[in-house]
Amino acid sequence: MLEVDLYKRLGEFVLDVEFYLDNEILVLFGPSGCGKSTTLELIAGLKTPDRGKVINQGINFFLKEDGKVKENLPINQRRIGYVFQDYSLFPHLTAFENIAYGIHGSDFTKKEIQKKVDELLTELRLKGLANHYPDELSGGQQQRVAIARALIVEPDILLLDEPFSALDTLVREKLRQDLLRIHGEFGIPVIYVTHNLTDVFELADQVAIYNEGKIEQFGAKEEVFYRPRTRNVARFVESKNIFDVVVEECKSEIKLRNDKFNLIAVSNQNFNSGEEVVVVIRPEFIDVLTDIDENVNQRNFYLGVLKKTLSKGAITRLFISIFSEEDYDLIVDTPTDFTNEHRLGAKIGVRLTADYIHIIK
Ligand SMILES: Nc1ncnc2c1ncn2[C@@H]1O[C@H](COP(=O)(O)OP(=O)(O)OP(=O)(O)O)[C@@H](O)[C@H]1O
Repeated sequence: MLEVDLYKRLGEFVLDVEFYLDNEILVLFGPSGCGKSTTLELIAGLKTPDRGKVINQGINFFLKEDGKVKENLPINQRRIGYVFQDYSLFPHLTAFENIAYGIHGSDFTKKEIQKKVDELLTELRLKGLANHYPDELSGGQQQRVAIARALIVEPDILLLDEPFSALDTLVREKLRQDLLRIHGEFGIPVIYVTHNLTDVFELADQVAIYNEGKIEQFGAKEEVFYRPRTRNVARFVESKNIFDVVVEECKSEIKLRNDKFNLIAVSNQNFNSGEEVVVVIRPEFIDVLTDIDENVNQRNFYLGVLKKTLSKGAITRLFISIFSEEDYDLIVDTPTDFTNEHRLGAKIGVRLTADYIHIIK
């Protein structure tokens, strides 16, 4: 287990975070400048915490107690693999030499090094590119070389700082699969910094939502996506439909209202009548009804007007106005259907499922 408890002041900025991680992939996600990269640098030993601890599998990397530094292992003794956004390959070395550089000066024989590099070249789909220089490789290939170089030391932890952000969507997709496979084989804690929500969806076992130097929510990805604890977290994970409401009644069902609409939700939390809460409804959990019977008074059913659409490939995002004339107030993701395209200005029915209405106290 990796135990991390860090406090670091950098000018005006203060990082104060604590978490534990098993051999899982933790994704650090949050706005720019909130301390994600600094967290990696402190774990790796590139920066020194003002206080706290970094302990991996019982080995103290850093420990400061009672104002005294009791341990501060140098970077090269922490057995950490570190991958950066800009690949950081040596331009004058081939792919083979870049990968082998990780164990440069070690006791391995030439034959052992050859074997290790060959295995990693295969693992990272780089066979045949061993003698290429970085400027003869694509971005995705360069990043795979960088990952191989990080792995050749057989690290106990792998840290990746926005590793795929310079790459296009398809290459990114494949590299995510590579990373998941590598993680399955190495079985070590992986910490991955990103601004990309798809990375979180596809890679994370655990997610830490960062905000202004603190972790606003830490948990399994389904917790963070479907049960955000704060309005900020809901916003960061693009819940999109976030409304202030008042609890009218809380029995087996919860009746909620504001000055524009009523809603019925279910929750295992208890609320008081009159309590002000926030409801969050993800766009993919709203049903669009094409067969509209305006007279039917179904629960959580609303009739609106389609204001705008946005194609996201197999998904189309609909912007629907229900409560205000001019602007949209509900965002719904629906499967793209070319045979039945939504017309702007058309009437559109939506239904919110009580189970998918999340309430934040
Ligand atoms: N040496 C320094 N002196 C003063 N402030 C610093 C220093 N290094 C970093 N900071 C500040 O610390 C904060 C956190 O930076 P960090 O790079 O960790 O954020 P981040 O979440 O990784 O951002 P991004 O997603 O943009 O990379 C920023 O506000 C940054 O300006």
